[in-house]
Amino acid sequence: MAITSHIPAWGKSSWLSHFSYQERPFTLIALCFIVVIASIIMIRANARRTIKINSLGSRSSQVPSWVPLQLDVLFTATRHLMRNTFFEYTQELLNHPGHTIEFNIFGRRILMTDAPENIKTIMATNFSIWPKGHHMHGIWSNVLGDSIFTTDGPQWLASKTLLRGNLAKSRTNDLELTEIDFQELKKHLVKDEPQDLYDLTDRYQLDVVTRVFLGKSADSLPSISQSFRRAMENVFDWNTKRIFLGPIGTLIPMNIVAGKSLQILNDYINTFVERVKAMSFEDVEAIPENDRNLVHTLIREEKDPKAVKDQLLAVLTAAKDPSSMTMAFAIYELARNPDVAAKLQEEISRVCGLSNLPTAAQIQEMTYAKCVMKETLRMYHSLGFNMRTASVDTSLPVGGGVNGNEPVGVPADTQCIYSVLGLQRRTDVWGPDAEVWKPERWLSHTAETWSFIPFNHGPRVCLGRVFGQQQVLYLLVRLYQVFDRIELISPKQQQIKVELNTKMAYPCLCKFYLRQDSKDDDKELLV
Ligand code: HEM
Repeated sequence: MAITSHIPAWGKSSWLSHFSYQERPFTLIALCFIVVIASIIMIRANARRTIKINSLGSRSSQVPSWVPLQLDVLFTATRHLMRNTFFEYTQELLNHPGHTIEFNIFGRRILMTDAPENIKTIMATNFSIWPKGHHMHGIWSNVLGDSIFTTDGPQWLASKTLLRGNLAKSRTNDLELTEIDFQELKKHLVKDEPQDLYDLTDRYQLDVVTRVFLGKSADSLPSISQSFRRAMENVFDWNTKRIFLGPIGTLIPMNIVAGKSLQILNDYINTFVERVKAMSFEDVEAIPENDRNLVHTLIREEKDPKAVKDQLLAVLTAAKDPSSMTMAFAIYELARNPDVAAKLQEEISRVCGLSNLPTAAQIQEMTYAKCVMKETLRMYHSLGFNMRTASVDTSLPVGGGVNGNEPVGVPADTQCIYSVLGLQRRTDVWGPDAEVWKPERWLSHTAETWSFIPFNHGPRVCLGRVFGQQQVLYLLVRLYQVFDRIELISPKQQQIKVELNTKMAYPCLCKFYLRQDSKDDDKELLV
């Protein structure tokens, strides 16, 4: 009888069947030897790490796991990410004394916290030793190069200095330019069939920020093709997965999985860079200070076309998603809360009337509209989660030990994810109704500095916060000047999708009803 006939069916195809019977005992011994050595190395490394952690503080609570390398935790977390329940999953994990936990996926310790004391340490007190780090640079440099978003230290500071002048202030003609895109948006909203709010606010903001900062609108509202936006979404989606997979993530070849999208993004932005190159220094100097946009600034200050492209894309990334998602979530909540919408409309008609375009000063006067915006920024933080890596051995003030009130030991190179979304929904910070969208709370509430951080605090605070807030308020005012009712068709309950920015998990279908006494030109759009 042939020897192979004794081999069970599964054995024939197994890799072990490549070895002869005489070789197998040696192969098995060699394998066992390797496993034992690897285990000893891991145990020793773990013991050394524990000694180091204990010398710096304590361990925080560990995420329970029953499988080596915490593969079960990785599986569960990935499943939650795919089902858009990742935030709820982490919220439950963090809901214990100290509000800080640690994962050990693939033997790599990753901290997660939503404790304000820890977030303050990372973002402000010990800012210089908590950079974004090499890992984040490795993930994002394929699309954002060495721009403000991907760098730390002097390189980041140089970008901040370069961009601040253009982004940090609002200009006199910002609202005038925005109105052009609002008129385009209105053409979609007056249609009879339900419109996807999420899609439309995203296109609207892309058009506004390209018009204001780059000097030419992307015109995504009037156009059918959305290749630039789709490409951006695809690249961000892949990069989110890469961040999540830790060190293995950087092995995913972006030029294979998202090569076409990267090409589309680069080609699009390069059209602006070409405009940069076509202009001479003298041409730019001749432009009045108030009319200069970001492209003009970059022509003067930055000579490398690749660096110009990276900064432009970084600004688009920074500006579009947080503003458009805040708008979409605010309108979604207003549609679900007609009493709040009525109060907002009352304020709008009182402050600027229903048929005049609002001025920047009038917008600033609208206390209730600001409550609506703040409450949306609280419930739907634009990032959701943020991450930094300790560059030296250090500690975080709380979250360690059994009671969670001891400092957490943090050896150099440890990553810490902080859940800003979690922080802003903590019931012990915001009260038992923390999960309820309730603009009224802001009429009597002044948030603690480190409990409400929609724009970050500290040196890395958002550069476009003045512009971004004005944009959100302008849209709310214009919408309720034109429409008296917004009906949410589906879904009645939205979920949060975690990406580079938090997004709506599903299209948000709404119907917009024009005011009866709406201006004639609004009615004409119905024809
Ligand atoms: C409601 C709207 C906005 C929200 C909620 C928001 C929020 C944020 C947050 C949380 C960060 C910190 C990101 C991080 O730590 O990685 C940030 C950074 C930034 N934001 Fe905004 N943002 C908004 C609008 C804008 C706009 C309109 C612009 C540009 C015109 C802008 C430009 C930037 C820039 C350049 C940074 C990077 C700052 C740095 O790393 O030093 N943002 N923003």
